[in-house]
Amino acid sequence: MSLKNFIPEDGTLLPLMEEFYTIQGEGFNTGKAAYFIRLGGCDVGCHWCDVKESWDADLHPLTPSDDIVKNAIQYPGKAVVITGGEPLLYNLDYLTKKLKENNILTFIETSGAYPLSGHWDWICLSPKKFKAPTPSIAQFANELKIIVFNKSDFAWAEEHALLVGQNCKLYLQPEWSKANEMLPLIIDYVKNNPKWEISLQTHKYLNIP
Ligand SMILES: C[S@@+](CC[C@H](N)C(=O)[O-])C[C@H]1O[C@@H](n2cnc3c(N)ncnc32)[C@H](O)[C@@H]1O
Ligand SMILES: Nc1nc2[nH]cc(C(=O)O)c2c(=O)[nH]1
Ligand code: SF4
Ligand SMILES: [Mg+2]
Repeated sequence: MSLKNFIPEDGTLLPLMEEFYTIQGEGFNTGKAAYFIRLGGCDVGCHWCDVKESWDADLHPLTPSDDIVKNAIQYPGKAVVITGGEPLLYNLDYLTKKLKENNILTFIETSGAYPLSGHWDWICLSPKKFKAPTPSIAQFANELKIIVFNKSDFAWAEEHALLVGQNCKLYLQPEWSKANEMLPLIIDYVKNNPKWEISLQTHKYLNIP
């Protein structure tokens, strides 16, 4: 039996890979200071994933959510990005409730492959072909961020744009290793389909975490 089976379902302990204070690099909140909480564990299997070290939850220490909150509230930026790995593998109700009690804005980065839990100020849904999102999550997305690895991802993007709410922001973000090749296509696509906007991984250009 893997350690993962001992993670309590009440969300009071979570497998924490890393936490760091930086600038949100991607999507709608780009440029804002935020404390990142990266939870271990993901079985979606994106072959181009830029944080494969996160996949095995057993490698990341089970950490009290109360300790994570104590760390997060030390910083002047009052927003937290919960990411992973796939953070919705876990019940995030407790962690986000405690963050909000401390007047911290709660943002999530998720593939949507697991049901939504938690109390959120901003939900970034980044659906993956390798394990499609649970249908119920799209309506709650504030931002749909499609990673463009090849041409077929434009059709995948449009498929998901039909599922999100009217006010959901729509982003096309180049897969990092294919950015030079795909950016000209993304630029053309956005010029012809201006409901979409470009999102870049600006932290990678800035050389910050
Ligand atoms: C590492 S994932 C963790 C959160 C969640 N598992 C997800 O995929 O949304 C954080 C964000 O990085 C994006 N991402 C991961 N690898 C990428 C890559 N090689 N190029 C561009 N974006 C990438 C994901 O699509 C997601 O929006
Ligand atoms: N600066 C910065 N912004 C980010 N936005 C989403 C990230 C993620 O890995 O979820 C990320 C990240 O790893 N670093
Ligand atoms: S869902 Fe997110 S963490 Fe999981 S493999 Fe894909 S990009 Fe990586
Ligand atoms: Mg990242």
